[in-house]
Formats: sequence, C-alpha cells, structure tokens
Amino acid sequence: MKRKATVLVAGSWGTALAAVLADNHYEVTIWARNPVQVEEINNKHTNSKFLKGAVLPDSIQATTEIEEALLDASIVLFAAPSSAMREVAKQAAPFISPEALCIHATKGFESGSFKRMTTVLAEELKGDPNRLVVLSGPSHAEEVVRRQPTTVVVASLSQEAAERAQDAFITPYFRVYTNMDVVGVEVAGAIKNIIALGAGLTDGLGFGDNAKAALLTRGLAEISRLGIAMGANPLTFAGLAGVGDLVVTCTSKHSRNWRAGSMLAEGLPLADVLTQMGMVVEGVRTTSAAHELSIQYEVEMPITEQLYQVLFENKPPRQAVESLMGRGRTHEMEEDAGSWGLHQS
Ligand SMILES: NC(=O)c1ccc[n+]([C@@H]2O[C@H](COP(=O)([O-])OP(=O)(O)OC[C@H]3O[C@@H](n4cnc5c(N)ncnc54)[C@H](O)[C@@H]3O)[C@@H](O)[C@H]2O)c1
Ligand SMILES: O=P(O)(O)OC[C@H](O)CO
Repeated sequence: MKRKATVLVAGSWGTALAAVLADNHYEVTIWARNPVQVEEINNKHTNSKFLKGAVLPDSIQATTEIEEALLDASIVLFAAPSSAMREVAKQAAPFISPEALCIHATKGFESGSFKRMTTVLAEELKGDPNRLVVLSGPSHAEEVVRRQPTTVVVASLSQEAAERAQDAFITPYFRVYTNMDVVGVEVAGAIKNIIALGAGLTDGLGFGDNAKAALLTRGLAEISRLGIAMGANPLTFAGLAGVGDLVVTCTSKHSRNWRAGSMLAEGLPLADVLTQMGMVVEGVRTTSAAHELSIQYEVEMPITEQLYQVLFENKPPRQAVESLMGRGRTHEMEEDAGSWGLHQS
C-alpha cells in the first residue's frame, strides 16, 4: 500500500500528529469540516485556532471531502473528541480500505453508552478488530508540533498492528512504545482528565504541592482500581499511559483540563468555562462516564465522585476538598488490595 496517512479532524492533536507522520515521510491529508481551516492549512501551513504560532510541514494537505481524504490511505488516524468519534467513524467507514491500520488518539468514553473508543470504532468500521490501535501517553500537541522530545504508547490486540503503528509514528523526537493492554491504555488516558480537572481546582484554590501530590497518587489508585475491574493489566498504570500522562496533565501549562479546573475554582460556572476554553475539555464528560462506570463495576472513586458533585451538582470546590480530606480512616493499601488480587482467600 502507499505510504499515505489520513488524519480525521483538524483539532490540535490531529494536526500535531499529522506533522509527526509527515516528518516520517507519509503523504498526509487532514479531513476537516471547516473550509476556512482547510484553506489555511493548504495555503499558510498553519492551524492558528488550534496550534497558535506553529508552522506545519508544507507537504500536509487538507480537504473537507472525507472520501477524497481517505483515498489510498494505509494509515487512518482518528483524533476527534470522544463526543464526535462515532459520528466521524460512521462517515469515514465506507471509504476506509480493509487493509488500512486504524489508530485513534482520543481520551474519553462515549457519552451514554460509556464505551471505550476502540469499541466504538470496532462497531462502526467492521473488518478485523485486530487492525485497531490506541495511541496515548504524556503528550501535549503544543510541544509535539515543535518537535520537543515526547514518548507515547500504542496498544492493540495485535502485536503486529501495534508495531505497524510504532513504525508509522516513531521519529527522533517522538518515541513510541508498544503495549498489548488496550483496556488499560484507554481507561488511563480517559480518567487522567478527571484528575487534571482536580489538580486545576486545588491549584486554583491556592493549595500547594502537597495537595497536588496527594491528588496524583490517590488519583492513580482510583484509575487503576477502575481499570483493573474492567480487565486492564495493573502494570499499564505504572507506565506512560498511567503515571506518565497524570504527571504531564496535572502539571503542564498546556493542559486544557487543568485550566478548566482552575477556572472552576475561581467560581466561573461550568458553561462559561467551556465557552472560554473553546477547545475540548474531555474531563467533564469523562467525570460523568466514570461516575456511572464506578457504580457499574462497584469500585470506589472518591475523587471522581467529588468532581461529579462540583461539576453537576454545584458543590463548592472547597467543600469537595474538605469531603475528600474528611473521609473515613483507611489503610493506604486496603482499598486497592482486592482489585490488585492481593486479598488472602
Ligand atoms: N490536544 C492535545 O494535546 C491532546 C493530546 C493527547 C490527546 N488528546 C485528545 O485528542 C482528542 C481531541 O482533542 P484536541 O485537543 O485535538 O481537541 P480540539 O478542541 O483542539 O479540536 C477538536 C476538533 O474536533 C473537531 N470536531 C468536533 N466535532 C466534530 C465532528 N462531529 N465532526 C468533525 N470534526 C469535529 C473540531 O472542529 C476541532 O477541529 C481528545 O480526546 C483529547 O483528549 C489531545
Ligand atoms: O490538555 P489536556 O488536559 O486535554 O491533556 C492533553 C493530553 O491528554 C496530555 O497527554
């Protein structure tokens, strides 16, 4: 097949990953709905709304026509927000070659069904589910597009598919590891957005590094607990998709979720926060999904529960922190022993 890659949607992440593929000598076409954005990418080689100040490789083309975008593609990269994944996959499905490798780089669950993104893609794309791959890990588009050293993980049910994805993306500044734990990588990538909202919130309230470290560590416990209940490999949470992504998203100035959390702490209503952000803040929908999943899988997720109350039940952020600090006394490992298979029978 031709060394041609198609990137579905021209947000910040899709555009940055398109640049990585172009650096790796792929002929890249980005599909976007907005003709103004398409014209800007084709003529000025920029995508200023989503990646301010960044210049893209000249070779990247964009189009509003999805069929044209997907013609001859051996790699199809889905970088839509989770809310749009099914709609985008439905539109693309008729034009994707059965041999093409389908990779997604989205961090979230589908609203309502709470399905993972590879499940949504498997339902919409038909064909061999072994050709589906998730790309995740600590990676802000703003740094990737400036070719700053970044590491990610690609996970698939098929080692061969994961290695094909590794080969497509690996460059001197973008190091790609393979992993076989699709569930763990997807759950970690989605739930870290909730913890990042929490980190923005505690920073916005004026709390310090101790609070941030607590949130990160107990957040990782919560992510692992849900992930393991859903069938993930515990070790994934100690890797790039787990602790790696938590660190970047809770500490980086680029984090949308962190910024949204800090605005909430200032007292801005959620609707105003989302309008001001102008970019996707996955943590909000993910909080709702994780709240349901924690009930479904009967796992305790206290940080998610408090975030849920702040976002959807108007609980003041300071009270949410007080609720977390005032929980019943417990042994550090007690809550997690069961999910890690450590209870004596
Ligand atoms: N930005 C990052 O640094 C980054 C890094 C890793 C993962 N991600 C993940 O990538 C996904 C996308 O995030 P982003 O930051 O690129 O978002 P973004 O807000 O920058 O861009 C979203 C894009 O999706 C397009 N879009 C929305 N609905 C659509 C639809 N129905 N049809 C076609 N296009 C549609 C918008 O027009 C926009 O171009 C999220 O799940 C996010 O968590 C982002
Ligand atoms: O900017 P955020 O908070 O959406 O995070 C983006 C990436 O997921 C970081 O790895």
